[in-house]
Amino acid sequence: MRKLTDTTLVLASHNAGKLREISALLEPFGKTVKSAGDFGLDEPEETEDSFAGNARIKAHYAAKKTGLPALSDDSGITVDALGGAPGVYTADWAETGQGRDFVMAMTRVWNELEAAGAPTPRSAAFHCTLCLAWPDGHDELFEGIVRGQVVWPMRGDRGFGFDPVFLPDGERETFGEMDPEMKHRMSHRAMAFGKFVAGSLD
Ligand SMILES: O=P(O)(O)OP(=O)(O)OP(=O)(O)OC[C@H]1O[C@@H](n2cnc3c(O)ncnc32)[C@H](O)[C@@H]1O
Ligand SMILES: [Mg+2]
Repeated sequence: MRKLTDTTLVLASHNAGKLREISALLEPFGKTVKSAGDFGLDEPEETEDSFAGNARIKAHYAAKKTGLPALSDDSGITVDALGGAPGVYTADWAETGQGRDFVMAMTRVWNELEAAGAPTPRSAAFHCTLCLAWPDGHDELFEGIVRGQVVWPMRGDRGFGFDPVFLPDGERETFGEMDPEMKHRMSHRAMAFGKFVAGSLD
């Protein structure tokens, strides 16, 4: 596995919640972190039907444009009783045409579970694939999954996206209620990040 020797790394994401979390996770490693926004990069179309495929699109796009190694994150929530939806389409379910509305997207998930008469607990998982890509076209992938259930009503305003309706297995607080430090110890993103550290930084 190729190591990340450069001191500057581009975070190839436009999501403020992800940027906050990944920057916090990267803090101890002494890298200079820039974001796609710092370079005025636009968002490439996420045309693949897998987390890995879309993570690769985003990381390679940013690496080519900036000439620096780039780390992307493709993630989403899969709900078992909905056949794994919204999955790679999690952000699309929030799209209104004028930005994103996650209350709408979470309500849709809950309504579909109710309509399906899904038994409780309504098991689900958050997935995260990180892709580290270099300007020469090389890349490495790191995956993390956390299992839990979809709960209703929404609880907490500390996270982003689907956090208020996701209760991780064995916990009493949703990702929306949880201290961010705690989320960093168990989240799909933290799991994938741990593999990135072990493979590329250590
Ligand atoms: O593609 P980038 O620019 O990174 O940002 P995005 O928001 O479009 O990200 P994705 O394409 O990966 O879509 C995944 C969606 O899944 C949701 N999601 C991912 N991780 C999450 C987390 O830790 N907590 C809550 N929601 C999360 C979040 O709302 C994202 O918008
Ligand atoms: Mg996206």
